[in-house]
This record gives sequence, structure tokens and C-alpha cells, in this order.
Amino acid sequence: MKQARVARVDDKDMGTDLQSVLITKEEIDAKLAELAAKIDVEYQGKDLLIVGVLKGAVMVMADLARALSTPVTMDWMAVSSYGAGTQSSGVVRILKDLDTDIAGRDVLIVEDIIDSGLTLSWLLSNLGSRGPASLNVVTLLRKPEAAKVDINVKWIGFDIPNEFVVGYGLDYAEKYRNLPFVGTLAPHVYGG
Ligand SMILES: O=P(O)(O)OC[C@H]1O[C@H](OP(=O)(O)OP(=O)(O)O)[C@H](O)[C@@H]1O
Ligand code: HPA
Repeated sequence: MKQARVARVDDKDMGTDLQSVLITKEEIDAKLAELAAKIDVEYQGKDLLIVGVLKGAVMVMADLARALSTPVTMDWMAVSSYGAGTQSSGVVRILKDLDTDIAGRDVLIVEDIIDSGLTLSWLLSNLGSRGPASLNVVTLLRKPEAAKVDINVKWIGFDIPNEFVVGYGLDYAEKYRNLPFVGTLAPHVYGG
């Protein structure tokens, strides 16, 4: 199994940057279908607004939205708490705010990853203060061992180890977002 996965990384012509594939495209697709079915049940008959957190959540938004049967409207917020490195600065900046007034709306935040939880904790308090009818979160990935704050997350795709991951929207220094799977990088990429 491990051998096949490494071979696949080589097939993607990613050179020696990648160390391993943690979650395959097939596993992601299956998980998003599972999450979409639960979200459909929760929001049946409601006017759902899904909010993607740029840039990392682009892939999850695109694939989850298409897996949903519920009609949705989509909006985007861009915040940043990570610079070029692998540690959250803890300081969240709004780079792009919502175009939508969410007062009275059923809002679902779509995230790629919850790491320290600082970004989401800030987002929940910021969006919560705008008076939505409901505010929930779906994330593809979560690192339970990295949590610095306690957050209520309704739908979680995969709990993963406390390692820096890339792919499927997730970057290291803006690279690797377009990998169709989630993987880890070889130490030399970080200068190790
Ligand atoms: O739980 P945390 O430790 O706060 O980390 C999670 C956040 O970090 C990433 O965004 P990032 O700030 O790297 O911006 P990006 O999505 O544009 O890559 C990710 O998309 C989450 O929004
Ligand atoms: O593990 C990660 N990889 C990429 N971006 C991230 N933002 C928070 N954690 C991560």
C-alpha cells in the first residue's frame, strides 16, 4: 500500500517534495459525499448560504457544493493567519469580507483545515456577531492535537496527526494547492 502511494506521488511529477499521501482523492470524494448527505438533511427546505474561507477551502467548496442536493448560495471570505511558514501567527486579518448580509440567514462555514483553531474561533465570533439565524461549520480536516481553543464544529471529514499537510487547497508558501490528494512534504522542503 505504502509503495503504491509513493509511486503515485512520483506519477504526479512532484519530484522529491512530497513525503507521503495521507488521504487519497477517492477517500476525499467519498467523505464529501457522506458529509453532503448529512448537510442536506440538516438544511432541508432552508435557504442555505455556504461561506468558503479563501484560499484553502476552494477545492472543498467546489466539490462539496456539487455533492449537495440542497440549493445554496455561495460567498467567500478571505482571512489570513499564516504567513509563508507553517505556524499560525494567531493574528487574523480580513483580506476580503463577505458580499452578503448574513443577518437572519442560515450560514455554513466551509473550511479545509482546523489546526490551532484560532482562525475559525475568530471567524465564528465575527460572523456570529452579524446575527445569522444559524451558524455551523464543516471542515475537511482537523488536527485535534494542535487545538489551542475549543470550537464547536458540526461536521468533520478527517482527524489527522499534527503534521503540516498540503494539497487539495492546502499550501506551503502558496505551492501544492492543486494536488488532488492531501499529503505531507519531505523535510528538505522546509529547509530540514
Ligand atoms: O486553525 P488554524 O491554525 O487557524 O489554521 C487554519 C487556517 O489556516 C489556513 O488558512 P491560511 O491562513 O493558511 O490561508 P490560506 O487558506 O489562504 O492558505 C486554513 O485554510 C485555515 O483557514
Ligand atoms: O497543515 C497545514 N497545511 C497547510 N495550511 C495550513 N493551515 C493550517 N494548517 C495547515
